[in-house]
Amino acid sequence: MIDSNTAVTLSPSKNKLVKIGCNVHKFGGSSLATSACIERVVEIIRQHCQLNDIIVVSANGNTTDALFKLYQISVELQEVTLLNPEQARSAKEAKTLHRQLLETITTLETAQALLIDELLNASSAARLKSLLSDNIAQLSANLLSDPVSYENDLLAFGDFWSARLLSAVLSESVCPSYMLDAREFLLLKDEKNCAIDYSESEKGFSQRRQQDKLVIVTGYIARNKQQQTCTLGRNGSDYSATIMAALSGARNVTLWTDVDGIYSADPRVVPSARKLHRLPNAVANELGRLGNPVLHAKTLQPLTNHNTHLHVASSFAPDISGSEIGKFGQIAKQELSVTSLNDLILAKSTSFFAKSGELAVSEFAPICYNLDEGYIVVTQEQQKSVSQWLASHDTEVTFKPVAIIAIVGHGVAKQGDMRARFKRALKHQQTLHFLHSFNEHSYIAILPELCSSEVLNNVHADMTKDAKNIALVVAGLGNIGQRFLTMLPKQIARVSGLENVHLVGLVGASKALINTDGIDVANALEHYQQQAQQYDSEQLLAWLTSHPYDELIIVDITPSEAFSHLYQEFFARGIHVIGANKWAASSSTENYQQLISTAEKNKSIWLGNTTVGAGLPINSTIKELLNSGDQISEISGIFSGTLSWLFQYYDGVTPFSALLSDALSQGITEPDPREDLSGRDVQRKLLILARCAGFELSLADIDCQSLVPVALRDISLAEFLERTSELDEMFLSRLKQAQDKTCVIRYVARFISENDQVTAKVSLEELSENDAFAQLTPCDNVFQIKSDWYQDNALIIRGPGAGRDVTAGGIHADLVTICQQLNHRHQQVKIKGLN
Ligand SMILES: NC(=O)C1=CN([C@@H]2O[C@H](COP(=O)(O)OP(=O)(O)OC[C@H]3O[C@@H](n4cnc5c(N)ncnc54)[C@H](O)[C@@H]3O)[C@@H](O)[C@H]2O)C=CC1
Ligand SMILES: N[C@@H](CC=O)C(=O)O
Repeated sequence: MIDSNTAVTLSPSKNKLVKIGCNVHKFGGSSLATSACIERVVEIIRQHCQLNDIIVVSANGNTTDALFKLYQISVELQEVTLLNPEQARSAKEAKTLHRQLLETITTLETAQALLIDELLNASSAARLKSLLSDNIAQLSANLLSDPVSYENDLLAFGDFWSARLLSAVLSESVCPSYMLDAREFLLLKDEKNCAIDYSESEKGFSQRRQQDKLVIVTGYIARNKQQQTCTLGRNGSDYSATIMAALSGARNVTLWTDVDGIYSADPRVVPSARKLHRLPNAVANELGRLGNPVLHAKTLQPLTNHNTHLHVASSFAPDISGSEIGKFGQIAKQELSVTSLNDLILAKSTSFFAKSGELAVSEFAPICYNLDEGYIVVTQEQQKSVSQWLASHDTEVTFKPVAIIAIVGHGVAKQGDMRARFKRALKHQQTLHFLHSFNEHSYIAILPELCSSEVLNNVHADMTKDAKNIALVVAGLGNIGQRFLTMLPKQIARVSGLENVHLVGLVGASKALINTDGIDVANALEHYQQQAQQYDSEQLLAWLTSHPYDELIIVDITPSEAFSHLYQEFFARGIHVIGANKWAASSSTENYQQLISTAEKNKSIWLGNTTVGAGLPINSTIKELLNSGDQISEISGIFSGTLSWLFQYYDGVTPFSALLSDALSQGITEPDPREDLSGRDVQRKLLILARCAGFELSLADIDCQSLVPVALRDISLAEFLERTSELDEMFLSRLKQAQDKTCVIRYVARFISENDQVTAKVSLEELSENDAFAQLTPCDNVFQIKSDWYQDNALIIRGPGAGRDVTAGGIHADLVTICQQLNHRHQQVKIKGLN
C-alpha cells in the first residue's frame, strides 16, 4: 500500500515500501475514461501497489477509436485530394473531410485537456496542456502529409497521453512516479505475430527503471527493429501487461477492468453465469482462444514459463474478489465454462489433410481443425490469406460460414460423460461436427448458423446446472464436531446439493488448518492433527475475506462465546453461519438485532436449528408457524437433554453425581455441566425460541433457578468435577420431598404471552407422575406450543434433545438447507454499465 506521506519522504535506501517481488497492474480504457474513473484508479494504486510495482495503462476511454477515426478520415481525404484534385466534386468532398478532420482533432484535444484540468493543479495542468498541444500539432502534420506511414504513431498517442496524465496525477497526490513509453524498450522480433525480443526488451527496461518511483508504462505499443512504432493488436494492453510481468519476473498481474472476473459464460448473454474464482493456466488459455470476452488469446502467452498468477478485477468494485489464473489443485480443475464464437469460416480443401494440413495449422493457428476430414475453422479476417495460401498450393477450397460453441474445462474432452452431456444439450440444434481441441481442455461443436443467446443459455444451464462452489469451514472439533466430520464424506456423496461443497478449513481453539485446494474429507482429522498451525482471529478473518469460492459456510460447533463474537465479521463478509453454539442467538437484544440486520444486508444465511432440541425441528417449526400467519402464546417443556436424562434416571439409589459423570461421558452435557445444572443452557434455549416466535426478549427477562450450589459455582471445571458428590444430598432431599407428594422432579421451561404480558422462567418443578412432561425417555426433550392454530390441542414435538448423532445430524440438515438455498440463488454479475 502506498502512503502519500511516507512514500515521498523516505530515502531510497530506507524505503520500506519497496518489496523484493513486484506486481503488475494494468488499467483498461474504461477504467480510465473520465476524471472520476482516474481518481478511482489512483485510489486503487494507493491501496494495492508498492513503489516497485509496474502500472500499465490503456488509452483513456475511447481515445484509440477516435484516433482510428481520424486516421480513416485523413486517408479518405488524401485519396480524394490525390486522385482527382481538379474536380469540383472532390474539392467539395475534400473540404468537408478537412473540416471533419479538424473537428475530430479539436474534440480529441478538448477531451484530453478536460481530463488534465479536472485532475491536476494549475501549473502541472498548464505544463501538460502545452505538451498536448505540441503532440496535436505533430499529429495534425502527420495526418495531412502521409497518414498511412504514420498510422501506428497516431494510434500510439492514446496510451501515451494516458500514461503521462496518470503519472502526473500520481506524482502530485500519491508518490513519485514517471511515465515510460514502451517504444523505448519493447522490441518486436516478429511484427506480424507480435513476438517479443525478450532479451533486448528486458535489457532496455531495466536500464530505464528508476529507483523509488512508480513506473507507468504505455500499453498497446512497441517498436520494431527499424525503430518504428508498432501496435500489439486488439486488447494489446493486456498483452503489454503480461509481457511486463515476464520482463520483470512479477509474481502477479492484475487486469483492472470493468467486469469483476471471468465467468462460466459471457454474463451479458447468460445471466446465470457464475464467476470462476480460480482457473488453471491451460484452461484459461483455451477460454481466451475460444472467445472469452475478458481473456484474449495472446494475453497468457508471455506467462507460459513463469510462475506468475494473473488476476482479473473490477476497478469499479475493487473490494470484490475477482478471478485468478495460475497453478491450482483439483478443485479449480473442476470448473467448467461454455463459450461461443460467431463469424467463423470452415475451409475445406485437400490441402488440409495430413502433412500439408499440419503446415496450414502452423500457418493459421485455426480455432479448430480435423486433418482426417480436411477442414480448418478460422476467423473471417483470415479467409483472404487462407485463399492466397491455397492458391500457392494449387488446390481448391470451399468456404462455409460457421459458428462454434464449446465447453471448456480441465481435460474435459477426455471425459466421455461430459461429451455425451454436451451432445444431449445440443440435441435440438443443428450441428456440423463435434471435435476435441488439440489440448483436450475443450470440446467443440461446429454450428452452421450463429450461436444464439438461447442456445448458449440452454447449454450453460444443462452443463453447469448453475452449480456453485461452496467452501466449508468447521470450527470446534470436539464431541459433536468430530461426529459431524465423520458423517461428512457420506453426506457429500449422497446429497446432490452438496456435490460442490469443499471442506477447506478446520478450526480448533488455538490451531487451524486452512487449505484453499480442499481438505480430504475422508481423513480430515488426521490432516488437522498433522498440519494445523497456530492462528489468531485476525488471520482467520483475513483468509475468510479473500477466499476463492462462490460461497463460504462456517459451522460453529464450539461452545465459545469469543468465537460467537466473530459472527458480525462473518456476516459483514457475506459468510453463512450454521451455529450449534448458543451464544450469538442468545446474546443481548442489541447484538442479536445487529447480527440479524448485518446478515440480511449481506445476504448471509444464519441457521441454528441445533441450538435448541439438538436434531429436533423446533426452531424451524416455530418459524414456519409464524410464516403461516400463526401467533404463538406459549412455549413450554423440557429443553435440556442432560437434565431430562438425569431426572428420568435419578431414583435416589444411584448418587446424582455418578449419573452426572455418566451423562458427561456420553457427550450429552455441555463441556462444563454447570451450564446445564445452572439452568443457563435452558434459559438460553427458551430465549432463542421466544425470539424465533417473534418476541423481543433478553436473558434478564427469563427467571432462572440454578441447581449449582454457591460453593461450586466459581471454581474451575476440574475442581467442580472432583467435588460433584457435594450435589448428592441436595438432590436427594428435593427428590424425597417430591416423592412424598407422589410427584417427580423435572427442570421445566415456561414462556407465556398473555394480553401483551410476557412471563418466562426456567426452574425445577414438582410434577405429577402423569404430567406430559414427566414421562419421557431419558434424554428426550419435549416442546409444547400453544398458538392461534394450536390453542386447545397444543402442538407437541418430542424426541432426543442432546447427543452426538442427533446433534451432528441436525447440523447436517442445516448444511443441506443452506446449500439448497445457495444453489438457487443467482449471482449478481458486476459489469459497469449493466448494474
Ligand atoms: N452435546 C450436545 O448434545 C449438543 C451440543 N450443542 C452445542 O455444540 C457445541 C459443542 O459441543 P461439544 O462438541 O459437546 O463440546 P466439546 O467440548 O466436546 O467440543 C468443543 C470443541 O470446541 C473447541 N473450541 C473451543 N473454543 C474454540 C474456539 N474459539 N475456536 C475453535 N474451537 C474452539 C474445543 O477445543 C473443543 O474441541 C456447544 O456449543 C454445545 O452447546 C448443541 C446441541 C446439542
Ligand atoms: N447440554 C445440552 C446439549 C444440547 O444443547 C443439553 O443437555 O440439552
